[in-house]
Amino acid sequence: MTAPDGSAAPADQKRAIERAMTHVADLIGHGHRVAITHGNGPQVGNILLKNQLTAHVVPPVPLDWCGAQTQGTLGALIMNALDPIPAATVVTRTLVDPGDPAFHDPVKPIGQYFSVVEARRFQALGQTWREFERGWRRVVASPRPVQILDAAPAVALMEAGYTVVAAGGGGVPVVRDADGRLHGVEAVIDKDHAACALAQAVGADILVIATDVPHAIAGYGTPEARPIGSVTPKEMRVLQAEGHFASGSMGPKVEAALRFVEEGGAKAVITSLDNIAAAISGNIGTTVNRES
Ligand SMILES: NC(=O)OP(=O)(O)O
Repeated sequence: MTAPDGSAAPADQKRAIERAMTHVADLIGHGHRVAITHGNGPQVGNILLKNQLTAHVVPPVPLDWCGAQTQGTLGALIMNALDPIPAATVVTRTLVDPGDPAFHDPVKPIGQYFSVVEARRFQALGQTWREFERGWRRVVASPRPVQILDAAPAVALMEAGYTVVAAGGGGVPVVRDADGRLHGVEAVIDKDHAACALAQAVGADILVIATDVPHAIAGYGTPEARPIGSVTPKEMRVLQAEGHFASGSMGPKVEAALRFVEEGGAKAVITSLDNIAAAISGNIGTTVNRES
């Protein structure tokens, strides 16, 4: 069921998480140690809308607070869905560089579509809004993750036998001041780039990016469209350079998979949720394999 703001109702979100976690439980049942991360776009959109509707009554919360809140909510739902498998959620901060060029060119759309009148009102408050096909939407910086700051507790929990939920929504974006103090920033870190950074930080052998489709597609939307199976990083870089992967969808997944393998990971898989257990043992989905 869809609410009037276009988002899924809590019961439907819970059901989707339960469905996803049956596949993760399958992996754990086969003896794999798992760190889970997730997006949070719809949930942050929900908080932003409440911010806007209630700003005259309660102070709106900043974007890094929205990220932290959604990590808690989604982490709790994931842990319930995995029960009785021992699981723990780490509220995770991701360090970003205040000099990242993304802060000068905000491109990540967040929240709902609004009319130009409302967009102008928020622009006057200092926010960046852009016009899309369906209306006006706020855009924020999407800087690259520099470091998953809370990787150490995630690793300790994994070593103690917990399945860990971490870096949800790309992690709570923080920068370090000149005086060494950390503070949150108005940004959204791409979840796929953060997944790569988390996988590296916990020493994962395999990065699995679960999505709606079983494969990345070369020539998407053309008569030559073909699913991409097992590839080397070099072959995938060629396809990437030919422009096969859209920036807002498959692009970051492909880049995250490539970086993971190029920087020492054994393999990275992009596939649909129901394939993830099979993807670990075989070459199912789009698999970037380290060259031997
Ligand atoms: N952080 C992030 O990329 O999440 P969504 O894809 O859910 O917006």
